Amino acid sequence: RSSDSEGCAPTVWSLIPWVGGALQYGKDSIRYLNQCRTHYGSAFKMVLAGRVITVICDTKGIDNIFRDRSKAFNTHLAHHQIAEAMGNVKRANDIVHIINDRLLPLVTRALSREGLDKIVPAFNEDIGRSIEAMARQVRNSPNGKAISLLPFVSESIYHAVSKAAFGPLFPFDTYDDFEACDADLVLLISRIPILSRNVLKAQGRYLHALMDYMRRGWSEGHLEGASAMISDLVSVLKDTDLDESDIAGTLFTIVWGMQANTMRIPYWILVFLLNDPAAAARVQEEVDREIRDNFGGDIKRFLATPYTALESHFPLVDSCVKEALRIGILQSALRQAHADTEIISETGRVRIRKGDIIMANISAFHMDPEVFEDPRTFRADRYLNDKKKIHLGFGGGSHLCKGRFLAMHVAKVFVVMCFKMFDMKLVDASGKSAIGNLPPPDTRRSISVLRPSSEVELFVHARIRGEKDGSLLFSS
Ligand code: HEM
Repeated sequence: RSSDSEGCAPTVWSLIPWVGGALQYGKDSIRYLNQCRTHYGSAFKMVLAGRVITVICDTKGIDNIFRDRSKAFNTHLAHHQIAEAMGNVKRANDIVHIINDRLLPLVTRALSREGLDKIVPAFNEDIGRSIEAMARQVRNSPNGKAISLLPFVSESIYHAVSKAAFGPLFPFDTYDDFEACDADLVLLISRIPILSRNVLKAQGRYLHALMDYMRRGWSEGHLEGASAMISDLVSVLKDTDLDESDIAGTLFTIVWGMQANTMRIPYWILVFLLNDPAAAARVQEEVDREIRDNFGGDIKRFLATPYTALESHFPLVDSCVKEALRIGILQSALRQAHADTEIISETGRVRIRKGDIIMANISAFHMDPEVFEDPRTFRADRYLNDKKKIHLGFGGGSHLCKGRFLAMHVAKVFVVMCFKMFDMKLVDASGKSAIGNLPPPDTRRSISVLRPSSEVELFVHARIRGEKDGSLLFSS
C-alpha cells in the first residue's frame, strides 16, 4: 500500500495498539522494518510504545529528509533520548538546546579536517603504543599468539580516542562500565527496575568517574591536558546553571557519540578482510607499498604524519572503511518536524505534521540491490572502483556526523597498523581457522553500528611480520 491521496502514510497494524511493534522492533529492527516495507510500501507509520514514527525507506524519500528544503526538521529528539538514557541527564530539554546552539558549532570546528591536525597526533601516538604492546606479547611467543579480537580493537581505540580528546587525566579504567552501558542502552532507555539494575550501577560509576575527572583537571578556566575541544565544551557547560551531575551526563553523552561506533568499524573491517584472503592480500600489498614509497618504510613517520597529509593515502583501506559503514550500520537518522511539511518519496507525497517523528531507514538504502550490486557481500574495493558511490553511514544533510573525519582516520590507522605489524589469521577459541565465520550481529543490543553477538568470540592469531619491521616501532 502507498500513501493515500491526502498524503497519509499507512499505519502498521498491531494487536495491541499502544505497544505497536515495540517487541518485534526491539528483537530485530532490520527484520521488522523489512517486513513492514514489504506489506506497506517504502513509507509507513509504525507505533513503538506510544510513539508514532514515520519511516521512509526509499532513496528519494531519504534524500528529501536529509536535504530538508523547508528547514522543518531537527534532531532534538535523538539528542534528548541519548542524553537522558546514557547521561542520566535530568534537564534533557535544556541540554538539547545547549548541544544544538553551543556545543555542535564547537565540535564541528574542532573536528573539521584542519582541526583534526591538532587531535590526531595524540591519537596516533597512543594507538601506536597499544599495537606495540600487542607486538611485544606476540614476539615473546615464538609461534605467535591468539588474541581476542573484540576487546583488543575496542580497548585500544577507547584508550587512544580518550587520551587524544580528554588527556592523560581521563579515567581510562572506565572501559568496562562504558561497554556495559553501550551493550544495555535499551535498558537505560526503558529503565525496567530489576532488569536495569546492573547497568544503572555501571552508569552511576561512570558518571562519578567523570565528575572526579573534572574536579581534578579543572583549573583556571580549562581542563588540564585535555584537547581544546573538550576543554571548551566543559567551559561552556560550566557557564550554564546545570549541576555537576548533568554536566558529567552531557560529557558521557559526548563520549558515547565519539566512541561507541568508532570502535566497532575497525573490528568489522578486520573480520571481513580476514574472512576474504584475496582482499586481505590486496590490503597487505597496499599497506606495504604506501609505507615503503611514501613514509620511507618507517611506521613512526607514518604515525607522525598530519591528518590532512594522510587523507589521500591508502585508498583501498578507505574503501574498506566505507564498505564496513555501509554493511555494518542500522537505520539511525531520526528527525522531528517543528513545522508542517511533506516528504516526496517514491510512493508519492507523505504529509508530515508539526511534532511528527521521522526515521530515514539507512539500512534499507544500503541493502537496495538497485543501488548496490550484491548488497549483502563485503566488497573491499566497492568504493575504490566507483568514487562517486555514496554511503549514509554518517547520516546526511546539515546533521551529517560531525566526527566522520576522525572516525575514518581511526579505522584507517588501526587497520594499517595491524597489517603492517602482524601476519594475521582468523581463529576460533580452540585455535582452528575461523574463516567463513562471520559473527552474527546482536540486533537486540545494536543502536547504530552493529554490535557483534557475544556468543561467537573470534581471535586473531598474530605473528610479528619480520624483526626488521617490528623493531622499527619498539622503543626498547
Ligand atoms: C564510525 C563512527 C561513527 C558513526 C558510524 C557515526 C554515525 C553518526 C550518525 C548516523 C549520525 C546521525 C546523522 C544524522 O542524523 O543525519 C551522527 C551524528 C553525530 N555524530 Fe557521529 N558517528 C561516528 C563517530 C563520531 C565521532 C568520532 C564523533 C565525535 C565527537 C561523532 C559526533 C557526532 C555528532 C556531534 C553528531 C550530531 C550531529 C548533528 O545532530 O548535527 N560521531 N553520527
